[in-house]
Amino acid sequence: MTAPTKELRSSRTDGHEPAVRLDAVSKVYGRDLLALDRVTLTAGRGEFVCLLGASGCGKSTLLNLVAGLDHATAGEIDTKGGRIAMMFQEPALFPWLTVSANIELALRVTGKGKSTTKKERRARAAELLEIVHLGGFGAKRPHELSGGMRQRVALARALAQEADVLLMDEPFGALDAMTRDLLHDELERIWRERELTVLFVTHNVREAVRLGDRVVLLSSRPGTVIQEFPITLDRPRRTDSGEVAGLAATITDRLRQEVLRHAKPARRPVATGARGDG
Ligand SMILES: Nc1ncnc2c1ncn2[C@@H]1O[C@H](COP(=O)(O)OP(=O)(O)OP(=O)(O)O)[C@@H](O)[C@H]1O
Repeated sequence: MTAPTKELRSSRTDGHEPAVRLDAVSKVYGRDLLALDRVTLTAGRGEFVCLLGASGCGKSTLLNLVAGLDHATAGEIDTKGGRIAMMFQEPALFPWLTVSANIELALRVTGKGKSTTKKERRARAAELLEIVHLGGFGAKRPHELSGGMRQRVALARALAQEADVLLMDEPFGALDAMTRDLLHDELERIWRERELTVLFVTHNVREAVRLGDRVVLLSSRPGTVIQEFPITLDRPRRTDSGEVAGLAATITDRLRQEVLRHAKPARRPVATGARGDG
């Protein structure tokens, strides 16, 4: 098991040039709701970083800022000019379009796809569907697919954007444990093959240990980095392995302390073993 570090700042530089760098980033909503407080965090190119924290600690806010969907109140965010794609818990596909057309649309508006023909985009969409193990499903409509299949389409659509950085906001939170396991394997394969930098938000501690090179723990509001856990377990990992469970228990304890430190109970319990960790 890897011992947690005492680092309050989260950065990894060991041979990786940074792909995403947040320097003392704060976010205030409205007049005085401090959602993030001087968050400093670096993700190396090709690194898989998982963000964990109690509900409302600002994880989604952080991803939104990195994606450029919102502006930081203070501090600096540098994504090194890399292309960024985002994936959410809901796949958010256009229901009236086929699976293929959903991906073709992403191809049409991003990257090299802008200058391609419809035929080329269709062929590329088919390739992307193969990558997420949905070859042959291009003509289906989203409602004809299972939740896990729809998330695969969302992943293919994110890949269509030729992203260097993939921001994932609880992408598998709504899926059953078995489907989630399969998607972990697929995401890990794609992450490696494409050398993606991933920032992955989850409430599920085991999922974070299963996937991450590093787990970054955020405090309850205002969100700030309180501890990071480098995960050096060999890959591929299994969510139900003793090593993953052991490290997840250590992180869960730390997370519990943080939640208890706050007077108000978290709105949503941290997954420790039942739904989320299976
Ligand atoms: N657009 C907004 N306007 C005002 N307040 C907001 C906005 N977005 C988020 N907040 C507040 O900022 C804080 C952080 O929210 P955020 O959604 O980033 O947390 P989170 O860690 O992702 O939560 P969860 O784990 O429940 O998804 C919360 O108190 C939330 O109510």
